Amino acid sequence: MVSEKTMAERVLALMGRPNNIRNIGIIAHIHHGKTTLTDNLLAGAGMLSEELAGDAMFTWWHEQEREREMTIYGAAVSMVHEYEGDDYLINLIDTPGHVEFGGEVTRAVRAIDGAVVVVDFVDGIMPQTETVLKQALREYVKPVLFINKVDRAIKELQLPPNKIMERLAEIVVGVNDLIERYAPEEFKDKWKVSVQNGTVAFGSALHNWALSVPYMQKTGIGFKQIAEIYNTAADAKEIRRRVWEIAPLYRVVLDMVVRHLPSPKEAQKYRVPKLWHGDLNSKYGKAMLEADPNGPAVAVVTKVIVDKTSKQETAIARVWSGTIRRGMEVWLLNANKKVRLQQVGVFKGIQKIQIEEAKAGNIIAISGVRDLQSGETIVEPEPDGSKPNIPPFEAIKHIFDPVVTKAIEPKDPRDLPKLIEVLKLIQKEDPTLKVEIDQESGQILISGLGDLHLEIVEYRIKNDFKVDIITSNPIVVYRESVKGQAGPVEGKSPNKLNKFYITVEKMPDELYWKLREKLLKGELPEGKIKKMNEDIIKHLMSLGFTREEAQRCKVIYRENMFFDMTRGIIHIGEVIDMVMDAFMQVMDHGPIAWEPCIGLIVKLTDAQLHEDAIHRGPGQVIPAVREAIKLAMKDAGLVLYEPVQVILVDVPPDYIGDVTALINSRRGAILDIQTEEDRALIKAKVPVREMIGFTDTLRSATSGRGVWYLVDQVYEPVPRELFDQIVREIRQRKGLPLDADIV
Ligand SMILES: Nc1nc2c(ncn2[C@@H]2O[C@H](COP(=O)(O)OP(=O)(O)OP(=O)(O)O)[C@@H](O)[C@H]2O)c(=O)[nH]1
Repeated sequence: MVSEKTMAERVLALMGRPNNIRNIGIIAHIHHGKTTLTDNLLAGAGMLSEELAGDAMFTWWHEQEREREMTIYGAAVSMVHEYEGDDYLINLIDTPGHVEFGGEVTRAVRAIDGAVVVVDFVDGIMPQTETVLKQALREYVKPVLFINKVDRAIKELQLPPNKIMERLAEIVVGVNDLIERYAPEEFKDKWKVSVQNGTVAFGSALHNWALSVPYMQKTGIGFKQIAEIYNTAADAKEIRRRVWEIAPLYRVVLDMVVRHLPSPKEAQKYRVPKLWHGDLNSKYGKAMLEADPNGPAVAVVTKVIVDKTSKQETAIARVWSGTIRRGMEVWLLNANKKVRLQQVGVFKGIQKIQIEEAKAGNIIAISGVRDLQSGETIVEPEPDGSKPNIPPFEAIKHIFDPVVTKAIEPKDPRDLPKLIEVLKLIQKEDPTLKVEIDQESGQILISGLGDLHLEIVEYRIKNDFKVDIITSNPIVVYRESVKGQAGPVEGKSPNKLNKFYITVEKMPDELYWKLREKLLKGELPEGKIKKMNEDIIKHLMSLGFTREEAQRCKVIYRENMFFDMTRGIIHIGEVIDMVMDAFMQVMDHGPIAWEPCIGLIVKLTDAQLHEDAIHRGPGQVIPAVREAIKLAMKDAGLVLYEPVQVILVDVPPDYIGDVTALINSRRGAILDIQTEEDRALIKAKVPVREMIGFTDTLRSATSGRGVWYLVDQVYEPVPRELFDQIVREIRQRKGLPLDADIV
């Protein structure tokens, strides 16, 4: 009906109609067909030529993605879809399926309100289906389901229709189990998917068709006609042409998106209170709840893309309220600076078009601004130009910590500045990657979620940014903790004029998991608690602390807590900040081998301070407190934890024996084995130390037919017989004394 208008005009017109916008993502286990689906949706919505879809893989930006056949870097695309006589703007953020890139998924879900969960008909629900759906639900993203690759049921497996229906029903039940488990309480029922109400569609992204109950009812087209085409068509090309005429994928899937996924106006009402902890009655709170284009502008950056040739940075951001205009000055709340937005764009298909302004509810591309980080909150200044006094959006949390580190250096030392610049850029795109300079050795250390993650980073440095590098073997990151409790232990300052008394205890497991969850959700702050408030006290009390203890909590750092339990000590206020610094230093570098600590409760119970401030400076206080914490930890019984990955290995059943042997040889344990006709799913637990190179070994042990996925990551104590060896290795590497009890 509006075809005379150009696509760009249609996109621009829709940007001002938040009820007609859908910000969505496609989430799925690796290789379940997201990219193929995205291409076909784009093609259907007239953004790509139909011929290319499925082959061109337009969302594959990076060469190595093609090489590895995985989508690593999510891209943003937009399309226009007509539904019941009206236009809708669909902004789609592609998300990677491989869990080593889980950080990408987490960031992408922040920008979207709804998700199409893609499940492979044959594979069924796989580990990443669960991980990504969990992440989406945690951020209040509503799901609908698309069951893909149904063509295989018809052609390859030749299943009769009743078997196909049974299998579809099984997948729906499985997805609903996950929704029951992970959806927020108030949406557990409302968000269940159902074939009857049209929140489930199924089809073939490869052949470009889909069906849903509403579509079947509206058109009278059913599974019979589709099966008929498969049975009579000469080749895949003919199948595509004929199914396109009766049940084009984009129409069925995008109808489902428009009909069942929320507009920004609807979604922001319940998402803003969860993702932003400011005052909902302030002008910012009100404007965001309503996605009000006339309120103050607030936007959140969910991704930064760096062009490898021009090195220009483009930030993808979601506008939550107000109107972002080209050339406007804004505050970056985390970076704490004011910048001018040089260029603002939106997507038309995969192309960026420059625009003058974007209203609340839209996804935009900002270029020409340095220092924009993923997670940054952008706010319009107060009328007098000052920084608005509102909290930033909650930091974007990642479920897995980096556990593998490599030292990296340029082949040619003159490339060092270039390497540092490149690492900064890559880290901007991928904040799950950690880059540090080792204080002692001066080495550059990069840490990631596994050796595959780091391999991809190395590939980008060499091929995209053309810096030749040398890297060390991967090093595993351990954690230090204690078995029991100890103290008060005395720590004396070097001048012997100040004394601090410290107790240390292991955090009970239940408390640890609850604390971790609260940190992930952003309900408790990380770092020094600058201003204690009722909200923090309430959350601490729900962890089991008394009101008084809660009020005395000073720092929550790396999943450890510090409390000041002293009473009436004169001058304590002048040194407490240094005491907190000392606590954080030990949590960064524990006494066993300078690895980070977890799960500790550290309390300052008493102190004797010299009355003259000259004698109680940082040089006196910090070493005294550090020593007291380390000695107390030693008395409480030191424990070294190693990261352990729970993995799922997918192999033909003939290889169960080989894989079991492989896992046993790597200090692993088999947790579960499920066999189906032509595959076995082996769930196992393997220390990360033994996972290095696992992919290649698995491949050769299974003639290339085995793959594995990361399901979970936990820490477990290193076995007694390995403790000395591992501690020695780490200390040697770090140049620490080998024979000392503690370092
Ligand atoms: N038979 C069949 N194969 C499909 C279908 N959809 C996708 N595929 C194939 O499945 C493989 C993975 O498809 P992709 O679209 O790359 O999957 P993806 O989920 O984007 O994969 P990653 O980006 O690697 O996570 C490719 O070989 C596709 O050709 C389908 O409907 N039927």
